[in-house]
This record gives sequence, structure tokens and C-alpha cells, in this order.
Amino acid sequence: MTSASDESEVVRFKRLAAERAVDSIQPGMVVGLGSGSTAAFVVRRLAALRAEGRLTDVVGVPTSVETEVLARSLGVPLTTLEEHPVVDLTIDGADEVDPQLRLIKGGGGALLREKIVAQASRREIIVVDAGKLSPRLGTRWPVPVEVLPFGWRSQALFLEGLGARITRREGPGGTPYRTDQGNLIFDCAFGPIERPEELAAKLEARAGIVAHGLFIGLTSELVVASPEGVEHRRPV
Ligand SMILES: O=C(CO)[C@H](O)[C@H](O)COP(=O)(O)O
Repeated sequence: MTSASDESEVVRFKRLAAERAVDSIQPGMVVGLGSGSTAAFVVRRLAALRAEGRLTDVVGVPTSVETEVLARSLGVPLTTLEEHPVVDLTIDGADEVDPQLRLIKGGGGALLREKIVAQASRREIIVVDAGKLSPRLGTRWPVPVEVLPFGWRSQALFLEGLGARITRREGPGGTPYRTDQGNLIFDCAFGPIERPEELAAKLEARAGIVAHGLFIGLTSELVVASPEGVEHRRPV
């Protein structure tokens, strides 16, 4: 168990951003629970508030098996998109955020469920430490692309044809990483991406590509924590 005193600065910023976003949760909400280390702080904060008798009627929609396991272990009640096809508010992390609040996500491999939940949400708050901010997507992070195992070598050639340097993500013991759906991930280094919308359209047109980590037009608010403090950027 990590105590607040031995948290690294970056981890502290992740926690502060996550905790600020939790302030936006209202009683009775259906809340999308993102994946990754920053989003895990959202689940922990929700559990701590429940222990104080607050937000006890909030239910979460987990975006990954990992988040589901964490939430269950902390007693946070969960639901599904089948039961609640519209989510009031989702709080999730990101790997890279550009000035238009376009994102690269999927460092934790949960991109497909994260995007499904984001698209089902009325509001999507992204929580990051300031190190995730980037002038142009692709500068600091590859774009994860989830592909069906069927025909994966063809997808690899297609992705290289788009100009990416690709790496098939590895799981435990050097075996291919598998997503919660049993698919593969290629991390695609494009370098700084000039027109993310065009790249997203090409990826979406390809059969066998199940999801990609470009999240465009899905962020409604951003919470960024840095040495200067915590900033909640809302639409103007
Ligand atoms: O997209 C994600 C998982 O698929 C995460 O939100 C992203 O990788 C950020 O992770 P972290 O909060 O651990 O830095």
C-alpha cells in the first residue's frame, strides 16, 4: 500500500486530478469508470466517499476487467451499458492530450470499451497530470490499434503502409498481449500527426481493425494537475 508521503510527484498529480473530477459526481448518477492508474484514483475516491455515507446511490460502468475487479474489491456498485445505455458522466485518463482536447488513449489496452463508454456518456471528463499535454498527438505516444487475431499480419502491413512504425504489444512471458475481447494491439508510432481526423477515418474504414486510440470530439472537460495546481477546463 502506498502512503501519501511516498507517492511520486506524477502519481500525486494523477491522484489530485482524479479527486477533483470526482467532485463533479452527483447523487444517483451512472458513472463511467475509466481504466489506468489515474482512473483507479477515481474508483478509490468513490469508495472512500461511500464509506463516509456519500454518493452511496452512484453506480459505475467499468471500462475494463481491471477496473471492474478494483471496483468490486472496494465495494463500488457496478452496472452495465445493457442496464444503463446512457451514462451521465465518465471520468477517464489519457496518454496524450492536444490543445483541442483530442486524445491518444489505450496505453492500458482498454481503448475499445473506453470508447464505447465515452460515446454513451453525456459528459466525459479526462483526468491527467500535466506531462500528458502535447502540442500535437503522436509526439510522445504511439497510437494503439486493436485488431482481430484473424488476418493480423495483413493489418500489420496496412498500418505500416499508413506510415507507422509498429510494435505488436507483448503480454506476460513475451506472449502476444490480449485485450479484454481477446484481440491484439499494435502500438503505431506515426510521429506527430498532422490530421488526426483523417488518420482516424482510414483506421475506421479497415475491416479487422476493431478500435484505435484516437479519441476525437469525445472530451467535454479536462482536469490537469501540475506543480501550479489543479485546473478544471470546461467548455466556454
Ligand atoms: O487509456 C488508458 C487505458 O487504456 C489510460 O487511461 C491511459 O493509458 C492513461 O493511463 P494512466 O492513467 O495509467 O497514465
